[in-house]
Amino acid sequence: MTTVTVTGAAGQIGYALLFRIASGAMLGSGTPVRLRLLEVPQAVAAASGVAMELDDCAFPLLESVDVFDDASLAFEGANVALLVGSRPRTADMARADLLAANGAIFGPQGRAINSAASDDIRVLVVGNPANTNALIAASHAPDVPRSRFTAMTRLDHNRAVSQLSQKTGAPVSAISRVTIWGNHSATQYPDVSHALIDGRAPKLDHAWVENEFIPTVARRGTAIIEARGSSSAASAANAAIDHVRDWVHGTPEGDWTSAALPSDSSYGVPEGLVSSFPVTSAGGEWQIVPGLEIDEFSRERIDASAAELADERAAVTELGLI
Ligand SMILES: NC(=O)c1ccc[n+]([C@@H]2O[C@H](COP(=O)([O-])OP(=O)(O)OC[C@H]3O[C@@H](n4cnc5c(N)ncnc54)[C@H](O)[C@@H]3O)[C@@H](O)[C@H]2O)c1
Ligand SMILES: O=C(O)C[C@H](O)C(=O)O
Repeated sequence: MTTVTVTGAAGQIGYALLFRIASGAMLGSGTPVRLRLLEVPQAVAAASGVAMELDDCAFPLLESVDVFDDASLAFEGANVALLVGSRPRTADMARADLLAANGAIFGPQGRAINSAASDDIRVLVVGNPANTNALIAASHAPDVPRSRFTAMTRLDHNRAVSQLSQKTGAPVSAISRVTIWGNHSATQYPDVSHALIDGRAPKLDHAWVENEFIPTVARRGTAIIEARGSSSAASAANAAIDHVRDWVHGTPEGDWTSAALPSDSSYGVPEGLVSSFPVTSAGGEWQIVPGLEIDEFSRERIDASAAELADERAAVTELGLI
């Protein structure tokens, strides 16, 4: 039995996520699930409607669904927490206001995880700015190992694999060793310098990588918002499922994926920043892939995204949020 807490449960991503968790897509067909949904008071009725629909699916693996507007109840006994609800940026909002508004959400949720969740809690932050929200939550949960707080760059990773597949004509299943470095923002660095297609390094046109591939992946979230009128939901939910499934069940032999984890100073990313790396998972633990050669082109981009994360950390430190 696994207890999964999902925040922002009445939102768009929540609606695309919860039914797949309940069907077994995230934890496997042998793992019964208890869902605990957290929403703000004004969205509890909507979340209860989603809970009614979950009941109506009669999922064999779904043991229970409960809805809360109190974080310390919602995280009680949680083994997995998906922090989706956040305060999105509006046009008139300064960055400090955005960080402060999210500090008011992720600080208390970190404290609730610290006091109420199970000892094996694994946290994935989806709500933006995801990396720094994860840093805030982790800093309010001193009894939980830092490595259990992660932020989602799997959607960027999947976007990168898809773009490479479309460019080369190779199926997605033939592509391995793609990496997203840094922040889930426009400064992220989608890196194909170690990518393999059918186990061999493809010959990619550097101009395409620099001028088309990288900007397309890094700005895909904005392109989706422009096209759909709201941010990616089903693909974000799918990426969250992929992230937790790989964390719990492991990554395939010979490949890696991307996830944002507290840095251990690997690849020159300052310690403690929640930054995306190439990662493998085994035994329920992420490991940063060691020893990759980093050329000058990659170095500049990894450093630029790490610098943005360091700025965000300085801003939340200044605001007293961590
Ligand atoms: N990391 C990624 O790759 C990625 C991708 C897509 C979207 N996102 C982000 O995910 C977040 C959610 O997106 P969405 O489309 O579902 O948004 P949405 O507005 O449809 O839903 C968000 C939900 O969160 C709830 N919420 C707000 N504050 C809360 C709190 N303190 N506790 C519990 N619930 C709370 C809201 O009531 C709302 O129902 C946004 O921040 C979005 O930018 C991240
Ligand atoms: O919500 C956003 O700003 C975009 C989202 O993070 C995405 O990458 O699709």
